Parts: sequence; C-alpha cells; structure tokens
Amino acid sequence: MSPRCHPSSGLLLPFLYPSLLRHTTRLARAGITTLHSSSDTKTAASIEGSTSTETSASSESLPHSRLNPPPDDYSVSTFADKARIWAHAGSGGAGCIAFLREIFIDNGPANGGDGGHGGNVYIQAVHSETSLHKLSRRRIIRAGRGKTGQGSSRAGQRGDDVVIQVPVGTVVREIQRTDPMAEEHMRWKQAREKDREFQRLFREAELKAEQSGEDVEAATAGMEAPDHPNLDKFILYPGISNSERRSLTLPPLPRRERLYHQPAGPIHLDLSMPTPRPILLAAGGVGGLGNPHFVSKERPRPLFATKGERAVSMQLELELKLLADVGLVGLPNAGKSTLLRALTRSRARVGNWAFTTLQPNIGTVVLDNHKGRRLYTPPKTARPQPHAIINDAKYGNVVIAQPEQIGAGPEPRTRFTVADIPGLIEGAHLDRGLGMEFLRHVERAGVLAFVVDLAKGDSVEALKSLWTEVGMYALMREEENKEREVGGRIDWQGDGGMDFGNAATGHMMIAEFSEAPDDESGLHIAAKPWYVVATKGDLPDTQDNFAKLKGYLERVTNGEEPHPSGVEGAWTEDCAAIPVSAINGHGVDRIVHWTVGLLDE
Ligand SMILES: Nc1nc2c(ncn2[C@@H]2O[C@H](COP(=O)(O)OP(=O)(O)OP(=O)(O)O)[C@@H](O)[C@H]2O)c(=O)[nH]1
Ligand SMILES: [Mg+2]
Repeated sequence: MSPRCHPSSGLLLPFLYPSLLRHTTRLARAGITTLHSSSDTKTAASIEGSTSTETSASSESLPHSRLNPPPDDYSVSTFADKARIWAHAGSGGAGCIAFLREIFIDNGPANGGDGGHGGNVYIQAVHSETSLHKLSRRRIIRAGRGKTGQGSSRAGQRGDDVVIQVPVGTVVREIQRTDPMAEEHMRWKQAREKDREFQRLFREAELKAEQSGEDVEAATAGMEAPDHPNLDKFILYPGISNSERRSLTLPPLPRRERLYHQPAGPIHLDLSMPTPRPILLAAGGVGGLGNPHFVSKERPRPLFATKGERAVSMQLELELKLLADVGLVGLPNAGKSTLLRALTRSRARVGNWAFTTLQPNIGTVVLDNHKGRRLYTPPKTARPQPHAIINDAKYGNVVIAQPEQIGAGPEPRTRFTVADIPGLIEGAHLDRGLGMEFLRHVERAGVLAFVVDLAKGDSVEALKSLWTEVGMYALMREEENKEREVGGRIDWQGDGGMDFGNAATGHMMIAEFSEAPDDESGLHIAAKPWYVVATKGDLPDTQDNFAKLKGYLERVTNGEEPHPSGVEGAWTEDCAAIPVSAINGHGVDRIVHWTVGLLDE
C-alpha cells in the first residue's frame, strides 16, 4: 500500500485539543480545503483561536444549526431496502371462431384470428433508481393480457411487457411460483389416462358382445365417455348443439413455437451491475389459435379454437444491498448521523437518544464542483492519480488535467457515497436491537468507518465490540451462503450484455451456483479497509481516550495486537483513528481525504 499521511500521526487535531499542538497542523500541511463553504470560516476560526471552553459544549448547549438540528428537523426518508412483490406475466388471448360472411356468401370459410401473446415481466438494474420503496408499496406487478382474436382473421393485440426497474445492488430471489400451465398439464395427463381406460373398457365390452352374439350398441349404451382430455384447452362455438358437441372429435394440439421460454426456477439474481438489457423473469402465455388452424378435409368448418395459455406468476423478494462506498458502523448515539450531515447534504435525523436512526441514510460526498474542478487537493503521498494535477494559470488553482494531456486513463473520482445505518448493540448479529436487518449493509461497503464516541466509555472496548458483532455476522452470512441450495449470478461477459430470454435461444442465462466459501473465515468483511472516526472530540476529558485508541490502532497496524475482530488475515495495513467533532464540522475533511485514499487504492 502506498504511504499516506496518517490522520492521527499529528496526535490530535489542534482545534480539538489545542494545548497539544500549537504550531503546525497536519491539516494545513496536507492543504485540505473543506467541502462545505459555509463551514470554511468557522473551521478556520476554530483552528486559529478555539479554546477548550468554546469546544467543550455539549450538543444541548450549542445553538441549533445544520449539524446540531432540533429533533424535528430532518427529512423523512422514503428509502426501502426490501420489497416483496408478485409478478404476473400476461395470459395469452383466446383464438377466435369465426366464418366469413358476406353478401351472397352465407357459410364462408373459417376466418377467426389468433389470440395475442401475453406480456412478459422483466427486471432491470439501473443507476437512476435508489430505493425499493415504490415497489414495496406497489406489491403486485402485472404484464398485459393478450387480446382475443377477432373475425376477419384479425389477430389479437400482444399484451404489454412490464420492466421492473430496481437499483443496482438488488438481489432478487424467487420465493414461490404458480405455473398454471404445469398444473394444466397434470390435469391433462390424468384426463388422458381416464380416456385410455375408458377406450380399453369400451373395446372389451364390444368384443364380449360380439363373441356372445349380443347387440353391441345395447351392451355399450350405458358407458359414458369422459370428456376429451384436450377439451380444457379448447373453446367451443357458443351456438354448438348438444349432438354436435357429442360428435366432436378434437384434434391434438399443434406444437407451438415459443418466442420466450420461461426461465427455470427458483430464480436468484444478484444485480450488482446495471443491466443494459432487461432480464426476463416471467414469460407471457402464448395466444390461442383461431379456428382456421383446424380446417381439414374431414372438418371444413371447425367449431372450436384454442384458449390462450395462462401465464406464470411468481413471488419475488427484492433486497437492496447498499453499494455505498463507506459504511458508518457505530453504537447507538455515537454520532453517525451527525457525521453524515457534516460530510454530505444529508438531512438524517439526529437526536440525543439511542436508535434515532431506524432506516439507513445514504449521503453523497461530492469531490468536485460538478464541472471537474476538485474541491479538495488529493494527498501528495497518496498513490499517483490516473489524472495528473496541473496548475491552472487562469484561476491560479489546481485542476485536473484533461486525459489527452496526460494520456488516457480512468475518470478521477468525483464522489463517493456514505451509508449511515442504525446503531449496533451487543448481540446485533443475533438480531438484537435492529441487528441483522442492517448489518447486511456493511457487507457491500468498500470501506468501513467505525464511529466511536470518545466521551462514552473506553473507545477501544467500543471498537472491539463493534468488530465482534460485524465478525460474527460475517461468519453467519458465510454459513448461510454455503447452505443456500441455489445461488447464482448473471454471467457478465463480453460487452456486459447477457444472453437472456431472447428469441433465438429462449434461455435466460443464470450463471453457475455462486461459490460458497470452503470454510467460514469472516474474511469477506474483515478484509475490507477500515478506519475509526473518534467523534465528539470537542467534549471535555476525551484526550486520554483518544490517545489510548490511537496507541491500540498503531499496535494493530504493527501486528503487535490482533485485529479487533480476531479474524486471521484481516486488513490491518494502516488502521487509523481520525478525531473529529462532527457537530462543529471539524475534522471531517480528513475523513474525506482518508477515504478517497483508501477507495482509490
Ligand atoms: N458534543 C458533540 N455532540 C455530538 C457530536 N456528534 C453528535 N453529537 C450528538 O450526539 C447525539 C447523537 O447523535 P446522532 O448523530 O443522532 O447519533 P447516531 O449515532 O446517529 O445515533 P443512532 O441513530 O441512535 O444510532 C446528538 O445529540 C448529537 O447532537 C459531536 O461531535 N460533538
Ligand atoms: Mg443516527
């Protein structure tokens, strides 16, 4: 890993602990400019002249501000990370029984149109969606039914397709499926068996009557034939007489070419990338055939057409695994939401009680002014950026050189996202507190930021207990993954496209079962880079706690202490403690800085 300016190497920030560091500030040396212009002057003023009395105010005694809002100043999040929906593909429209009737042609040929095919249900992961709340409210998604065929050989209209758009990072699991065609097929098989049995008995009765010289018709008169096994699949002409109905011999159903094949279940999709083309979930029913399909020499005027196929319905569980770059993990009331407010424009609820946050909040830290001009200077010691920083003579500022000036490279990072989740308590992995529900958000964050309250108990112990919960959860998840019978991922190949329910192959490609780890190690979370945000540094008597935490993290980095989760081989490359006072917006720049360094690694 590239060497970085260690956030805590200057021991403590001057605005937090002025007595400890009067001369130089690492913040100034690193050339960090704050992201929030409104707090610029405040930050600078605090750096220059803050005194311990000014900075030790508790949140109650501080005037209300954006970072210390009254409890009722928050925006209600419409965020939902779980939804259960029923997706109904459209059934096919029935074929039509019609005959040409024109002047001078009373009994023209059959000309009933075919029924339209039912609409399909697709799913697509897109960046423009950020929450599942719309789906969780809607619950039922229906594709359009195929319209019935009409006379004069007019085919019924195809049912409308529905595309369910979900945020990138959604996992889709099929819970149950009703397949009326499969049920119908079972019924048809039973009816066919019954019919065969009847035919056998009938022949036996005929033979017996013939041998004994009895009247065959009288001998078989009492035997009632069961309905034709295919009767269920046909619609008969409404004006059909009883005698016509009895003498009706239904033909075998013609084989139909399917445009879309129903993907085999249970479906399990991990949509961790945007899907340029929607993925087929439930294929619509095939439309019925009009009566012209059944015209033959023996049957010039068929009085039947076929019904449209009924379509699959499935219940799906959608789970959005947040793909935030940074996950804030902390005990209740540690100051996570205040930190999110300080870092971003979030209006997460803040309150001086546990479990203020009941739903995850996501904020975006914008690193440029939306026009490519960075609002912060990347650390000089950080790994070289793909885009060189050059001096802009016009503005006297640093700007990012255009790719052609330095040779093409990936775009520089312009933003990162932060997830603030409800506080974890001991036993969270056993679903205590709001436990399991939210621990899973930690799983996908690129970097974990452990938020500890310097004013509340031993920070090292707090950090250890947080890591214990996260580590236990990681083990449980690995076990769960191993046990999961069917897993799968879309096979992302080539241009990022997929081979899915297309007309040519009719297959939705779901990759092989996802590899379950051989043994549970907890490493899928413990291997992530992490750091500690030591917050509420403005409160009195927090220095010793911070010094202890810093010492502990140095020992972990040097390998003198095990990783706080106890997991072997966990990430311990550069465990930093960043002291902040989120309520004053102090020190948050260092978090931005440090995070970008870790994310760009
Ligand atoms: N003095 C001081 N108080 C702070 C600081 N950060 C947060 N607080 C206060 O700590 C209390 C809890 O803050 P929150 O941001 O709601 O904490 P949280 O971790 O999100 O809490 P939960 O959502 O309940 O888990 C509030 O009264 C904040 O004003 C800080 O840096 N200094
Ligand atoms: Mg909160």
